[in-house]
Order: sequence, then C-alpha cells, then structure tokens
Amino acid sequence: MKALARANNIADLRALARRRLPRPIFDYIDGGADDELTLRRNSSAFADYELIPDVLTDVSNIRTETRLFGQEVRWPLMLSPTGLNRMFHPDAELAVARAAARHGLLYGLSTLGTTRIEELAKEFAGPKVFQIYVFKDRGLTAEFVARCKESGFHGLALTVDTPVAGNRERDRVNGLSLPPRLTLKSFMSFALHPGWSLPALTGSKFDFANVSHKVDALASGPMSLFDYIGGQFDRSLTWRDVEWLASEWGGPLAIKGVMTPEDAKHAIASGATGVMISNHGGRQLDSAPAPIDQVAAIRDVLGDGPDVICDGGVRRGADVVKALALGATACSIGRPYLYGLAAGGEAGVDRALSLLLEELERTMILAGINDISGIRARHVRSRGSRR
Ligand SMILES: Cc1cc2nc3c(=O)[nH]c(=O)nc-3n(C[C@H](O)[C@H](O)[C@H](O)COP(=O)(O)O)c2cc1C
Ligand SMILES: CC(C)CC(=O)C(=O)O
Repeated sequence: MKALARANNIADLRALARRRLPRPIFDYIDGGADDELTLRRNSSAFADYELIPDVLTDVSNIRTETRLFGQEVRWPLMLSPTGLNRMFHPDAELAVARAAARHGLLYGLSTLGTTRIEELAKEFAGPKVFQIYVFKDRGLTAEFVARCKESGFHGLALTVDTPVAGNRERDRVNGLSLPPRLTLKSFMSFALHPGWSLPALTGSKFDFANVSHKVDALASGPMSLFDYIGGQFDRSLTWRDVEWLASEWGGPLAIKGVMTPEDAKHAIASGATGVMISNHGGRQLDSAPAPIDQVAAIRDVLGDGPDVICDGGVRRGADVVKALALGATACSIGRPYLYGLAAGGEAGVDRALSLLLEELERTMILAGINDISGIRARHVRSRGSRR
C-alpha cells in the first residue's frame, strides 16, 4: 500500500488508522482514562531525557540482540498484549504475530484477544508470552497455564492494574459495545468506513476466543467493556495469587502494571521473574506517573537479574535507548502496532515495527553505541538535572 510506504513515523500511521476506522473504534484504541493526563504524559515524559552521545566508537556493526522472558530476541522491544484485535482488522492477532516474527520480536497475546492460544502457537514459532486477566471463575487461570504449557508459550504476564475498567470517556460518549453494533449514533461513522464496517459487522465473528467456552457474558447481546470487566474480573487478587501462579507455571512470569520499587520487590519475592512497568497505556488510573520515570528507581532495587520492561508511551526508537540507559531490559508497545494493524493489516504492523527499529538502530549509531549491552546510565540525562 502506497499510503503505508509514505508513513514516516508512528504519528503518520496513527493518522492513517484514524482515517480507516469508524470513530468509536479508533477512539477505543487511541483513548485513555478520565482527562488523559497519564496518556499524554507517558509519551511526553520521554522528551524530558536527553541522549548523551559518544563519538569515534566504530559503529559499523550494531548488535541489538538481547534476552527477554528467558528467550533470545533480535531487539529489546516487545509487543504488549492487546485485546479485541479482530475489531481493528479481520486478520487480527495472527497478522500482528507474523509481523513480530519477521523482526524477531517477542509477542504478547491477551486473555481477551480474538485468537485462540493454540491457533497462535501453531502459526507463530517465535518467542511468545500469554497475558492473564484473572476472572472470578478461577478455573480459567489454571486452564490458561495448562494450555500455555501445552502450546509452548515461553512466559506469562499477569496484568494487575485492571480490577475495574478505567473511566474511558471517549468509549462512553461513543456508546462502544462488545461486539460493536450499529446504533443511530454510530450509523454515519460506520457507513463512512465501509472497508472496515462490512467485514467487522457481518463477516468475521467477534469472539473472546480464549474464555468464551467458560464465560458467555456476551451471549445475551452486546455489552459495554465497563460492564464486562465489572462482572467478570476478580478484584480480590493479592500477592498470594502471584505466589500460586508462579509455582503453578514454573517459568518466566512478569507482573504487568507495577509502578513502584516496593511493588517490584514484592513481585520478585512472590516468584515473578520480571516486571512490566505500566499504567496500561494511560487507560486505567489517570494521573499515574509515566513508566519511563519509574525505570531507574525500580532497576535500582531489583539489581541486575530480573527483566524490567518499560511499557507505555514509546513512539520513537530513541525512546527505547533512553529506557535502556535508565535500566530497562526492553520496552513494550501497544498502540504503535495497533495503528499499523488498523491502517493496513500485517503490512501495517510491519511498517510500524520497521520504522521503530530503524529509528532505534539509527539512534544507537548516532549515540556511538554499537551494542545494546553497552548502553549505560551516562548515555542519558534528565533535563531537570542538567549540569
Ligand atoms: C486497544 C488496547 C487494548 C489493550 N488490551 C490489553 C489487554 O487485553 N491486556 C493488557 O494487559 N493490556 C492491554 N492493553 C494495554 C497494553 O498492553 C499496553 O500496556 C499499552 O498499550 C502500552 O501503552 P502504549 O499504547 O502507549 O504503547 C491494551 C491497550 C490498548 C491500546
Ligand atoms: C478487552 C479489554 C479488557 C482490553 C484492555 O485491557 C483495554 O482496553 O485496555
């Protein structure tokens, strides 16, 4: 697609996604909670850090490989789990995973994805983790663990920042439901985007593929995401459950949604092997700090061993270098690849990943860093602490 080739950055892909999707669907991807303070801050916080380059270091060969969730990956960038991908493009999670495989990246499948664990594993041989939401039906969690073991998943990520849905006001205003339905209000928006609307509303069946055999909340008709989460997610979750999950799984486990050094320590003490510093892309607790601002303090208390993943607000390859210089093992992205998926399916995801990885490599060359493992604290400086 010519339009994809003309996209020079993630912001261009966002503009393409906005054109292609009906408003309620674009807003669901793009939006955040309440006043979207955290959503904006997640990205703008990166601008508060400067990169301090070395020169004359021989940057003719750049090494970007690292390990994440115990697996060798080509780049320190992973694809965060996101639900409902079939709502954005009929090729859904498989399109995303195929593009991730082409770039040697680690892929995260959501509990509320629209592709089954087994189907994803069959199509995608690369490094993969499954993200767990704990439902009131606890049998589902044990079942996920067994299915992931059977299917050869390499890690789990337990999301802990969603005891209830954040107040996403764009979704309320748009009357977004699962599955999306034609209403008087949405009619014009759907009619103006037939390329999206026809397959989504008629052809490919929308389904929470990994849970619907046990939880049939949508069987009696469409409902809001707020009601679905409110009715199904288990709010009684504690660190005891992390201990249980860690021992039941026995492999790499990250707690997704950790924001403080204290909770990061708690995660490792409870059996996790890493943390994803995340505020759910600004979709849950508004006014939570930006993940990038929490990286240094969390790495400081955890020491060298555990995976520390900075999740949220990454829109440029340079952001990844900043996060690694502050102590992260890798960064993780959600919206950047979803904009690509919505804009052009697998080719769109591929474009998003290519752009970010080219930027990351170019940033390393310009900063005189020829190996990911050579990124140091001295390569970054907070603008507030300029000497
Ligand atoms: C449309 C959408 C759906 C998401 N679904 C999930 C999900 O099912 N599980 C989860 O743990 N996080 C989910 N997230 C959060 C992402 O995993 C990730 O934390 C966030 O997108 C990172 O911020 P970024 O979009 O700025 O990169 C979702 C995010 C978006 C935008
Ligand atoms: C299906 C949802 C629970 C996915 C999600 O976590 C989100 O919209 O942020």
